[in-house]
Amino acid sequence: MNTKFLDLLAQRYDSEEKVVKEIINLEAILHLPKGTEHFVSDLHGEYQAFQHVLRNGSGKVKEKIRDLFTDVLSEEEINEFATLVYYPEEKLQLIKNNFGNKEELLEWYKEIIEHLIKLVSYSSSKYTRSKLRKALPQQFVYIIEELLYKTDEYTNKKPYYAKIIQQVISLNQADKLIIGLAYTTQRLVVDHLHVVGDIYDRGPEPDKIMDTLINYHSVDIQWGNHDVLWIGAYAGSKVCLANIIRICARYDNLDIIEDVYGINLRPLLNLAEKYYGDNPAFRPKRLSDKKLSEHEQVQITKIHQAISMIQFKLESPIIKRRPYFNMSERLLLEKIDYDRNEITIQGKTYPLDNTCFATVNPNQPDELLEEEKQVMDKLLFSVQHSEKLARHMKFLMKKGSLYLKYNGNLLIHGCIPIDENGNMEKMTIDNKTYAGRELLDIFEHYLRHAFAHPEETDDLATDMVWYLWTGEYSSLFGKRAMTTFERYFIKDKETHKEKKNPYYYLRENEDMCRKMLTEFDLDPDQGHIINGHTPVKEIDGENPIKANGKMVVIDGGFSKAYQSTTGIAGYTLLYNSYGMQLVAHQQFNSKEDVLLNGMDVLSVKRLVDKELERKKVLETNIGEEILQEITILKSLMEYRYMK
Ligand SMILES: O=P(O)(O)OC[C@H]1O[C@](O)(COP(=O)(O)O)[C@@H](O)[C@@H]1O
Ligand SMILES: [Mn+2]
Repeated sequence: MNTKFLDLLAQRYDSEEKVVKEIINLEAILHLPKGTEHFVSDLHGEYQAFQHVLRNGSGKVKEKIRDLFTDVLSEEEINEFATLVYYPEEKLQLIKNNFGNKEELLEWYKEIIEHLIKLVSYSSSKYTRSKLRKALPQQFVYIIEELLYKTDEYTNKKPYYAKIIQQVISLNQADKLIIGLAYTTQRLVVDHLHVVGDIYDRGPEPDKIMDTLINYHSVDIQWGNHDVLWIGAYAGSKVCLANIIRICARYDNLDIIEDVYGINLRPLLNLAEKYYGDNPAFRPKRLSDKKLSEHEQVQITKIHQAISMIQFKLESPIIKRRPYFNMSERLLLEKIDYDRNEITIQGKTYPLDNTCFATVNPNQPDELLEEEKQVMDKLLFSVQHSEKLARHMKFLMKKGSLYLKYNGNLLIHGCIPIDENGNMEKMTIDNKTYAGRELLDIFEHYLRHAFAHPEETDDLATDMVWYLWTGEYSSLFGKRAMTTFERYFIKDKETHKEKKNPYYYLRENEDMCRKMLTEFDLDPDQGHIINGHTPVKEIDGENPIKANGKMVVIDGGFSKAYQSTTGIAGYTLLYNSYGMQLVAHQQFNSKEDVLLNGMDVLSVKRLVDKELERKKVLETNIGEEILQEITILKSLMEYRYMK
């Protein structure tokens, strides 16, 4: 081993004892049970519902409370205790309001603090003391450790422990301690979070989800198609930018653009007011109870049309300069007969409804008006100078990837593009042909390049980000073509269908899943593929566990827009040392419902896979890293201290 490196390391471990201590510590950690992984996906801006799943650890918090207190607490008390752990600040207030006198409150404080200490102790039983210490509220570390590690053997210390709690209460610190212990519990029940894509679009608060993730103790992200659309916009793709604004207009979420990210929509509004009127096809979808005046609705409708038409125009030059995107069928503006208001797609002619072509020159339909160009330039400038957006996009890049191999599993939002025979689809980009894992790697390479060069707006890398949103071999889109235009302007629903990649039926087959795991150098006997992206239609009897357990689809179904088609509010997945469990969630109404009525979302667990023997840290990604560290430390030991 490089002696320079070992010399540097010796600065940190400057005595034999330190090296020995660390080796023993690491060796011991390897034999602890593996931590719990929590998988969520398709959050789609639904911050409140996401918060709930995060705070209750997909049912893990209540499970632990039940394990400990079934004999001493009633069902109602268990629910109340659980709610306190999920939303400590708010629940504390509600509980405190119910006490008639101070004595009752003091009694309650004593009891609840003891319960919480027990819960923290139980939830941390598979971690080292040092890891637990890091999860404790800093100002109470000393006190909590005293209470956690108390030994009652000789009962000498009983009054001492009672005094600690009494003092905490009399010094008015009880609320803070309770809140701290509640968050510690939340943190302990889940060791690591995977977000399998689609944080953005449709729902109202993706920014708050991003802030939550930024502050979360351990997380990775597999980008979804909607996430790369936002990354693309920030990286300089005007067509991605037009798309994110269009989707925000469609779902009545323009305040995300304007108020949250501080992007000025005034120039776009002026253009919209000039060229567009009311139009039923572009009225915003209303999913929330937010009140909108008729005037506001019409204004959004106009913006929606203005940005959609800009989007359609911007697609055209990319399709033309990248023939290998194979998207010439999507040059729809050129297939319109503007006199007859008709379009011919694949030999069939359809009438067009609700058209809004005031800015289209039939002789050159993809040409942007000067005003449209200026609007897009201003919007892009604004997007690239939004401090908050920059922070969120950088985090997406830092923690994100197109796919992830983690503890033997393959995590990927959409699909691995394959043909009907189960062969990896080939795509030629810039005269080189890629398939399977290599194709995904080159996609990611381009995306990172585009992000590193936001000043480039029309280069291959930037165009590639848009391809990831909508191209037929995109591993995130997974469909033949996106029929946005047809859904706005053509009645015939046949034209709205988006044909899925064969992956979506071949993934039911175990051999196919094994083949894909092998393509990614994973052990097909051990591994699973974990997907988001496609809502599982429980209503129609679809099973999220496929291919004999090799494939698990966890589209979280957080998106309100899709809940009527799925019949539930979606799935999350837990993977602990005993195996994998899929958790089905029912619809989340509101935090208030949980707080006031203890209406926790009912979660039903299903076993995906059971470990024959409890899995240890040794068998995980982290275990591998620790083993490497131990090897290095042993070299240091030999080099420095064993002579
Ligand atoms: O429901 P909307 O807003 O019309 O969006 C539909 C579009 O969203 C997509 O389903 C992609 O979004 P998802 O990743 O959430 O599925 C496209 O395939 C489709 O064209
Ligand atoms: Mn998706």
